[in-house]
Amino acid sequence: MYLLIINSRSGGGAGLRTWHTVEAMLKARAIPHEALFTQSADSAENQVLHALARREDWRAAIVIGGDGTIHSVLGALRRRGVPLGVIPAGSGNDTARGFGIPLTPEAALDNALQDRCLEADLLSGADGLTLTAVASGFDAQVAVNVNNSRYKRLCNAIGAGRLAYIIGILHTLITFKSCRVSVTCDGREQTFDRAWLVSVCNLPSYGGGLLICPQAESGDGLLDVCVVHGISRGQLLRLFPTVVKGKHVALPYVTMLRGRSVAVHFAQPRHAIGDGEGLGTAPLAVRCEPGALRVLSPLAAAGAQGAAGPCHASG
Ligand SMILES: Nc1ncnc2c1ncn2[C@@H]1O[C@H](COP(=O)(O)OP(=O)(O)OP(=O)(O)O)[C@@H](O)[C@H]1O
Repeated sequence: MYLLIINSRSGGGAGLRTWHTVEAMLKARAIPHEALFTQSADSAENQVLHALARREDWRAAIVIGGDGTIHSVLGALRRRGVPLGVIPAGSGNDTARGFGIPLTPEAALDNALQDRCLEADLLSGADGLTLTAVASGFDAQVAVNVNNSRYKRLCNAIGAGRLAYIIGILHTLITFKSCRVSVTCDGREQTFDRAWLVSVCNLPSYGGGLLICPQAESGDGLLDVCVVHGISRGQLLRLFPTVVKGKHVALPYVTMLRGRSVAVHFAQPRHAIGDGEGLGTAPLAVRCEPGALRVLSPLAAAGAQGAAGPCHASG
């Protein structure tokens, strides 16, 4: 039995449209399934726990939504030990990207119905679990500004969701100030002046494919950290195009770290986001939980990262 978890609103309504496509395919192929429409990020975990408790024979929970929807159900899936399948229907879809999951519903469903799992690490902190990355500073502020803006609604209405983020970057660039940050990685503290952002990554990208930590691997038991510091606004603006291909890591004002636990303390309160969802402005302390979540991924067949194999002993 498969549990389909659907956020109708993800991707500006793509969640519902994708569900209609997937439902027709499941019926045509006589795949046993139950559909669960989650109402909000806050209530999703309990809804999913409740649904999973009703039977024992779940083969997987398949999320139709974006990174935020996946984020909202991580605790429930880890607690019940149910593998995660993803049918991407968000605007960023960096979880799908990081696990090599196809972006079309047909191919993503095919992947979710295969019995091929990767054991992925999770980031664990005071605000719960995160799968892709916890970002703090400038890019978290961009996300907060865009989500609270009028231009996001306007851009979504004309089908130009990415334009909202370009406006958001420019808007944040004018108002955001860099400050000193202390980053403690596996107990070793380093301080950076004029720090713009600190990202702690489990997967290589966020923000719709920006390769902020290109070396990150979901199953290596380690977190990759990117610190951008000691530059002017103009230099920061020029850095963005290099992040598209992950070339920023070689620049002198970018420091990359790697470890099992990471604490980040900005001298002034700075926003943080996990899987694109707001985590507030408190200092961060996250650690890696190795292999805490099984993910249905084509990379498992390729043997690319982490421990891989069938999800169920019986196949
Ligand atoms: N399980 C859930 N059910 C309903 N609403 C949710 C759930 N989880 C999160 N949300 C809300 O729906 C919004 C959109 O969901 P989601 O983040 O999945 O899609 P997106 O923002 O379009 O894509 P992405 O995160 O991939 O960029 C979230 O920002 C959050 O406010």
